[in-house]
Amino acid sequence: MTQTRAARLMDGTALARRIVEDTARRAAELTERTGTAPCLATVLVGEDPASVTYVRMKQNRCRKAGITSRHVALPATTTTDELVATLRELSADPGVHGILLQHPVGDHIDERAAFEAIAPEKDVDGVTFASFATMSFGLPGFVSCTPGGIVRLLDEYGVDPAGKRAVVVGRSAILGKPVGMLLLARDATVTYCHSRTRDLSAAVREADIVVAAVGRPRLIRGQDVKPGAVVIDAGYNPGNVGDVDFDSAVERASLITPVPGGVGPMTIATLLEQTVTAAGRQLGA
Ligand SMILES: Nc1nc(=O)c2c([nH]1)NC[C@@H]1CN(c3ccc(C(=O)N[C@@H](CCC(=O)O)C(=O)O)cc3)C=[N+]21
Repeated sequence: MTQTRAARLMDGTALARRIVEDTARRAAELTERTGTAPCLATVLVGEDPASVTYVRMKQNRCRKAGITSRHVALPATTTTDELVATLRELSADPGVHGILLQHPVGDHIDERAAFEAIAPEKDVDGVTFASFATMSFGLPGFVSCTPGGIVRLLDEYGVDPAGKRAVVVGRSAILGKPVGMLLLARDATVTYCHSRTRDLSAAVREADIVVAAVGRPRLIRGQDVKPGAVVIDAGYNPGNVGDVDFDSAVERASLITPVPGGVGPMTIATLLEQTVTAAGRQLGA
């Protein structure tokens, strides 16, 4: 029998707590100095139960950090034009410092057009073309929250992407694509895999860093994890199930994120942190 040793867990809950504490201190200081608390606008189209829950989590976390949130709930029948108009109003409203449009918005809406109606200086969720460009070039700007949280976790655990083979499974606009760009900006050799990839297992087996971000429960199995690889599970599926088969992957990886308690809390911490940064700039502080 071969002896196996389980991976170390990357504790997103603990790191996120420290980031949120620091963010709360910055928010309090800003409020004291300017008389205005940072404000995040959350926009939700429709009433998908999972989306309602995620948005509520973000609002609760804002409240605890001294960030005001303003919620805009729109009916599922909202058109692209109506959503764009709402986002333009929030973009022009000096009382709002950051804007989050919860994804997904429904198939009849042009989500890209909606994202582009968010003013870049308020794009604390990192979803606009402007933010994608700064992420891709490794320039300062707002990062997509889950990708930004992932890179922060890698830093915290001493994983330097430079020269490593990173395999990103998934290519969505606010998760797969930008996380690959952030890793490329950190000098990783990045491969994107997606629904048309012919041999996913073969690609994953080459990876020093695997980022699973497709929304397919337990797609990535331990047998495809290179021994010693770093495994990041960014999948969110119903029932808090990730894209990685944790029990088998933990036996091969050197570091692995749990679900829950890994990438999820880091996503929200990044959102709050960027909201306070945006507010600071807009309030001239
Ligand atoms: N514009 C936009 N930006 C997003 O960042 C965005 C989005 N749309 N749409 C939906 C996904 C999903 N998402 C999560 C955030 C936190 C947890 C999270 O904190 N999860 C906890 C578990 C939560 C629980 O206990 O129920 C954890 O993993 O430990 C999960 C998922 C952000 N998203």
